[in-house]
Amino acid sequence: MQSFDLVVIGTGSAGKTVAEAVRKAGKSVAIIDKLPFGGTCSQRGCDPKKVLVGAAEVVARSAQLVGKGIDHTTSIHWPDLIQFKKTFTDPIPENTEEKFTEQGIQIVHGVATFVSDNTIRVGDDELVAKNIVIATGHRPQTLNIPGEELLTDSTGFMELPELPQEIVMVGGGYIAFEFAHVAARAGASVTILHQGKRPLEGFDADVVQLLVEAMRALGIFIVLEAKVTAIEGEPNKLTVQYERDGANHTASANLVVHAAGRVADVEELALDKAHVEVGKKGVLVNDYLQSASNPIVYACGDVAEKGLPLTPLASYEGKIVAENILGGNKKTYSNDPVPSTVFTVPPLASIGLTEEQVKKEGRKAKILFQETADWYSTRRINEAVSGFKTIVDEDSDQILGAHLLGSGSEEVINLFALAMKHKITAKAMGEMLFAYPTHSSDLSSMLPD
Ligand SMILES: Cc1cc2nc3c(=O)[nH]c(=O)nc-3n(C[C@H](O)[C@H](O)[C@H](O)COP(=O)(O)OP(=O)(O)OC[C@H]3O[C@@H](n4cnc5c(N)ncnc54)[C@H](O)[C@@H]3O)c2cc1C
Ligand SMILES: NC(=O)c1ccc[n+]([C@@H]2O[C@H](COP(=O)([O-])OP(=O)(O)OC[C@H]3O[C@@H](n4cnc5c(N)ncnc54)[C@H](O)[C@@H]3O)[C@@H](O)[C@H]2O)c1
Repeated sequence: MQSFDLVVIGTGSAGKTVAEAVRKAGKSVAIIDKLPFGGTCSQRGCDPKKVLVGAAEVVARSAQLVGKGIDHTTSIHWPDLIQFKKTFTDPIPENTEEKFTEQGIQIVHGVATFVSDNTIRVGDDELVAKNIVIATGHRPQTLNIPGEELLTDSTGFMELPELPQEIVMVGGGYIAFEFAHVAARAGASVTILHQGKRPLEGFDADVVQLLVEAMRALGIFIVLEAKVTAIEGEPNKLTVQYERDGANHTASANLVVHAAGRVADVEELALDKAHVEVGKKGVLVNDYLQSASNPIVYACGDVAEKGLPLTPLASYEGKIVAENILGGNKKTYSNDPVPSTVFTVPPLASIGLTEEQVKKEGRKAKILFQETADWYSTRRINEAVSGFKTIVDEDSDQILGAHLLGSGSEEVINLFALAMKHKITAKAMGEMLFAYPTHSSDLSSMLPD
């Protein structure tokens, strides 16, 4: 049995952040992962996804400008794109391990399982620690439908050697929308089957509707209130069964992608052995991100019940946990608004409250919703759609929410985040001088009077 000040389970953005900070303070640290080191974002999530989206953007941009100075739509060569993606992802495990070793963090490969409040087993080894951090992330949720094993998850999608012709996405959230754009721009026929009344439920309904209309015009089928109930057939020749309007329907596909939500990856941890409680959204923690039922244990990143499952939050939560382990519980989790982007083409970016939430809270707010396809920034690239909704508090002039669709939104949303965090009023934002012509220079026209 080996003893450490800290054992971290998970080498993603959350686990890495805690391990490195605690080791820097001179403590003994071990870090465990069951998969190649480096976590989801860099190997199976954000980063490889955006490499694929980059290619989709080039196709979209060329298609938009055909007859306007560009003579043909360019195309994606899928195997080359996946090879290019691999130049980012392949080096991650070795680089991550090297960095840990240089810092004196002990590396452990395998599935971690609790055997008691302060002891973890990995294979035949036991590790005992003063503190244990659970940073095990999310996994695709089990749908409990016949033929579930025929689904390809997001990791599998980004490893496909060839892109099949007919693709069905099960679910209508981030993954379905992002992958639908990549696949459609790579020449596939794509159908999104979503069980809810509207897709991208956390985002502003009006702005999402603009995106949905543009996607339908592009030839992506979006079927709402369609609950997938079974998948049949064999790989490459699949039939998806779904219920809609009380009737059974089918869709044929060469590939069916799991885009139906992700849940805390805790099953293998045997949390009951450590008296760590877990709820629907993940490991239950207090404001210090410490397990409410076992004070030795902290949890951060996707697996913790607090916040949204996004990379910036995983690192932020990792920092909080490190500070609290090193200096005693002082640092609490802040619910500041976090910007988030769905990397469709064009992207949809959002921060803060939606109109629905503002109305529900009964706040007095000025709301401006506008389609902006005729604005210079959109016309210059002949993009089919763009628009925004901004929400400003009537009394304080603080920005409460911003919901942007269009090229550049993924960057402009960060200006809104800055304004909201530092309480810069809408008037002051409107007076800022930004370089012109840029997407940011549109910002002054995006705020209600
Ligand atoms: C396809 C996709 C695209 C995404 N795109 C974006 C994006 O554009 N922007 C964004 O902000 N977020 C994005 N996300 C979300 C983002 O990837 C996550 O929020 C982030 O990676 C979470 O980091 P984490 O450290 O909490 O967990 P992870 O990075 O998932 O790390 C958890 C690690 O724990 C390991 N583990 C689990 N159980 C055990 C065990 N019992 N024993 C040992 N090891 C274990 C896992 O193998 C894994 O390596 C995306 C996610 C996906 C799936
Ligand atoms: N750009 C980003 O930041 C980004 C990108 C990808 C993923 N992520 C993270 O990963 C998480 C998971 O992404 P996701 O897209 O899988 O989940 P999601 O929660 O965004 O969307 C899944 C949707 O699938 C629907 N669904 C569930 N079961 C279904 C069924 N049987 N039939 C039809 N529809 C069904 C659900 O109603 C839900 O709305 C996200 O919540 C996000 O935090 C972030």
